[in-house]
Amino acid sequence: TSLLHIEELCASIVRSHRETSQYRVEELQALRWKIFTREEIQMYHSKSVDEMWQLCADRLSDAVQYVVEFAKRLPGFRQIRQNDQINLLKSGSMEVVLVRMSRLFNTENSTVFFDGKFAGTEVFKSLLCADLIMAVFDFAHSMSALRLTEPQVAIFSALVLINPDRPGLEDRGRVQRLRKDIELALSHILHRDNQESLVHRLYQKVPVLKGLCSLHIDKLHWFRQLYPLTVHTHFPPLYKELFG
Ligand SMILES: CCS(=O)(=O)c1ccc(CC(=O)Nc2nc(-c3ccccc3)c(C(=O)c3ccccc3CC(C)C)s2)cc1
Repeated sequence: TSLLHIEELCASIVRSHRETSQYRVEELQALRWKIFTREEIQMYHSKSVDEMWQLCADRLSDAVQYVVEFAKRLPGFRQIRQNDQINLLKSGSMEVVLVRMSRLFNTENSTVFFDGKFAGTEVFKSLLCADLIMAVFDFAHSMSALRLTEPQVAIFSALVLINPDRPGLEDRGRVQRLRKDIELALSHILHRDNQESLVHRLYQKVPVLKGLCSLHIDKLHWFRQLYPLTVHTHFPPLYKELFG
């Protein structure tokens, strides 16, 4: 793999991210201080557990759809076996959503962008999974502290998705080769940005992401035991397919 190939790979990953990012950071900067009023928070608190879960599942599956589109535009992803593509998305799409959401986290008032405004943890009280919510907020805080540029977010997202260690991969070798190129792309841009120190701090986030995703799955299974019909009838198919 020549330097030119790596530079082209960088450019195409960054373009795929920009084309599928759902919201751009600069777009949301203007909304940073649009936080929910007491009445609006009251409205979320008056929602039942299953109504709030349904709202979040809808929003989350919107976000996941953009990540699926990002994956499809990643050079080399389409050349991976269909089953392996599904496998990588099943295990990695939530991780990329979490990395992306952290870009829109407002560290000054600890709010995430949700349902049109910026929400603190209290907005999510009706979900009855405070530990998951706290963990997501803590992750968003720690990611924001790295102050990643969009190209760095793009290539880190590709790295998170193209993970040859996922269980059940049929053609692991092909995923490994693509992963190697993406690792070169990440060190290339961090070198260019004179931020080589970021490499190990980014790799340290990978197990944290893994933990967050299993916590999300555990909570979903808890919720599905309480409200099987809601999940079966009202949850988006993509959400069920990827996390169910
Ligand atoms: C991702 C692309 S983006 O352009 O950055 C973008 C695009 C769109 C948005 C708006 C948005 O959908 N925000 C959501 N926020 C949260 C959330 C919720 C609790 C704490 C922290 C953030 C959503 C969730 O449903 C969620 C996310 C992570 C783990 C767990 C959950 C809830 C469980 C019950 C499904 S959806 C935000 C950002």
